[in-house]
Amino acid sequence: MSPIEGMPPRPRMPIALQTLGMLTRQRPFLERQRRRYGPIFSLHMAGLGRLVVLSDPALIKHTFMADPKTLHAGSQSPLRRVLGNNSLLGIDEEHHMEQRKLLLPPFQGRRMKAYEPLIEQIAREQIAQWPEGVEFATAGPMQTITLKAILSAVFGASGERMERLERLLPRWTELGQSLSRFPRAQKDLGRLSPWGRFLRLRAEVDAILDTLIDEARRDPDVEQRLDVLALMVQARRADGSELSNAEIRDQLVTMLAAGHETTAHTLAWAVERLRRHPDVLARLVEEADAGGRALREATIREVQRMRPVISFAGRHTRRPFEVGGYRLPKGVLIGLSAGLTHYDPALFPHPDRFDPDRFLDVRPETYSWIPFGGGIRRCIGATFAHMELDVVLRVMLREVELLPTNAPDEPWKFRGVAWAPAGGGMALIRRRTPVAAPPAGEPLAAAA
Ligand code: HEM
Repeated sequence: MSPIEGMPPRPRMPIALQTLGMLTRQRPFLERQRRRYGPIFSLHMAGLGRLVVLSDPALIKHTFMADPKTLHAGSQSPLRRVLGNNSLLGIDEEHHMEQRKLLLPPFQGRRMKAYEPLIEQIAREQIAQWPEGVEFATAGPMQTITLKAILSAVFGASGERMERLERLLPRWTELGQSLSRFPRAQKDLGRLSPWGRFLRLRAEVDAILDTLIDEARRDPDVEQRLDVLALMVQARRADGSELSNAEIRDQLVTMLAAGHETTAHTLAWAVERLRRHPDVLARLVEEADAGGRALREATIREVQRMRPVISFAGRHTRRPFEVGGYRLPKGVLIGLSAGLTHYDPALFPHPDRFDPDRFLDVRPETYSWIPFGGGIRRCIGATFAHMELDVVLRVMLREVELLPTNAPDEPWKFRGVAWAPAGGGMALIRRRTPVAAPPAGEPLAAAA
């Protein structure tokens, strides 16, 4: 059967209402459309234009595997100007493949073990400062952990430079997130204008990064170093040339922007879920004390299934693209919806039930479980993020008792890039009496 030319069906309601539905009650809104129209439908959103939503593993696979000349992910990204011309998130086709190939080696599974002690130390120091006996939002403290983790493991920063980057980068990413939504505000009208402030912050960050990069280039022992920056300095293109400082800087800030809030909000969701499921929590504590990790890994996957912080992976049609019986025109945004797919009862029975056992010793299906997107754009930091989630949760379970709650589930709230728990993942803790060090842990799964 030849495909239908044009867009899949869409709800007959004003654009403003569709936009509001997506921003305020995204999952129930999308569920309604799926019940009505099936696994492929369109929406029209203010600021984004026409959006085709997909939620079927076969359609998702077909789209993730499509020719990168037909579907772009970077060139239309609102983050492109904010993160820099070389940012992996803002480029496509050959340029993207070349940079991605150079950046992949540091993120391979076998390297992750080496980062664990660093992350564990950061988590210990930060969790030791959490207040006891009063409820507090974990999103902020988790962001402190994930920021420090990226600055040390990825940027190779320490001491005074680490402190300066810790001060500058959160301000820069926050401003960048808001400005990415308002292209007209991206004009330098002096240091008091938002874009002017943003550019000056970036210049300060760049100066510190240049120092770190130049030092790594001169370091005779650079081969022994573990941080991603040191590996980027040693990376060579097919013609033998090295990455420029500008390329390395853009990729470093991209990893920070893509990696620290996403991981922190996932941890905040883990706290939110576990306080409402004391049975799972008790089993996790027992497992952590005994040095195990299988249930913790399954729990991480279940948290990411139920609460994917990035609800869509996006692709833009650069030329007509056939999917699900339609031939979509050029210039359409396709949203591969983790939010909808993860709640499909045919893929995940009783999807509203928090049930880590569904992933116990079972690897998630590549095109049904998509919190990290997929294909040649799949999150480059997925294994790093999984390791970090695992280590931070392990330290938390061993150091503090997380007290259960009867409070209703925290609703979802959109925080610029990620969907976070509206209350910030409220925790109430008691310090535990130290338990004996567990036996050497099981090896970490190769990839999330
Ligand atoms: C729980 C944490 C994280 C989540 C949920 C997440 C999710 C995602 C998603 C959905 C994408 C888009 C994939 C696609 O379009 O198919 C992505 C891309 C990306 N992520 Fe992550 N991410 C996380 C952590 C990280 C970390 C820790 C880093 C780096 C240290 C990172 C770096 C990147 C980069 C560079 C890309 C662009 C890849 C490309 O376009 O080739 N992310 N991430």
